[in-house]
Amino acid sequence: MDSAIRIRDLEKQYGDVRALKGVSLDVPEGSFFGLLGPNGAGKTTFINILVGLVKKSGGTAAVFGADVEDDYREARNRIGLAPQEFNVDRFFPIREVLEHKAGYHGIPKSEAKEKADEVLKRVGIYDKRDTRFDWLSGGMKRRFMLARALITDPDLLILDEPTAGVDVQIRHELWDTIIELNESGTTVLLTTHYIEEAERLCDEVAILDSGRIVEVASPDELMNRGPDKITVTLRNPPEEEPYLSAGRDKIQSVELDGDNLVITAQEAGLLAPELVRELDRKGFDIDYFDISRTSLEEVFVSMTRTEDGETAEENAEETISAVTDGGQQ
Ligand SMILES: Nc1ncnc2c1ncn2[C@@H]1O[C@H](COP(=O)(O)OP(=O)(O)OP(=O)(O)O)[C@@H](O)[C@H]1O
Repeated sequence: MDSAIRIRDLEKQYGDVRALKGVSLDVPEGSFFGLLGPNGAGKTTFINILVGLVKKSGGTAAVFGADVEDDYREARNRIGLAPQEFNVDRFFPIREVLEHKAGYHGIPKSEAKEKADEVLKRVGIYDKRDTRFDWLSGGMKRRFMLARALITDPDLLILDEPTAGVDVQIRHELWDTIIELNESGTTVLLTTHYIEEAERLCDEVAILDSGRIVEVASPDELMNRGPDKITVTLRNPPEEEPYLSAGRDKIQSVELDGDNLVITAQEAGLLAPELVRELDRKGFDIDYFDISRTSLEEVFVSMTRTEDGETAEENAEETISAVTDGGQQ
């Protein structure tokens, strides 16, 4: 499969801060790809380089084969960006804002009006078309950001925290719209702090930490790496933890907590039948059995926590002695 985004050895230095430290990444065409990382990891820098808002310090970045600097126009025209901050002209009705945006991208006036209506309908705020951005609710503002990103029919949709600050209902509606777009062939690059969002939506995620990619995998693959927890409530609990031979190589710990036997193990689903048989053989009556999988959030936290407990942001302040680009954006 061809790459929608192809990045090699990407570097960005802001003065003394090395925000990206040799990032290489391929985002397959048509995929729903998540870019996750703690505050200060370099996600916004990565996105801003793709859309030409930040100049890279080294390496290469291409969108559908077009270099983001040498073929800027071509690369930029393939991308629809919904940024985190509301950088919207607040004094015009939102339909006009969309028409201006379409005009800027070379869409003829007659077509721009139609296009504006179409995207407003798509995100569900057509009835607010004559309202100024400032007068929209928080959820409507997020929908508008998506509409604006869609005005040019992008092949790559970049969503930077697309559901920040919206309620659950609107988040789900936005998800449905984005899923539909992806299913109709649009590649989506998503950054989010809601790990559940990435878990639900993304085929694959890259974890960025302090300017480096630490992992690229599907949410499922990542969750399989963490241990699961089995809780067995026993009607006749023992005095102390029983020795369990079932799946010995998978079990990390066995603890007794009142009537509950809590077993931490890899691939608990595979271990469960054998475990039930063993407990039964040993004469235990099981009242309740539950398996909880490690969440993507737990895996994410364990992958992005530095050994000395520093946050990524503090870590990114790390200075280097090389000659800097003088703070160029
Ligand atoms: N214009 C700038 N000048 C100097 N340093 C900057 C600039 N923009 C970002 N940085 C630094 O680069 C690092 C990466 O920042 P970036 O905003 O890309 O991270 P992020 O992953 O998007 O964070 P967040 O999740 O908080 O939005 C941080 O240490 C940040 O302070």
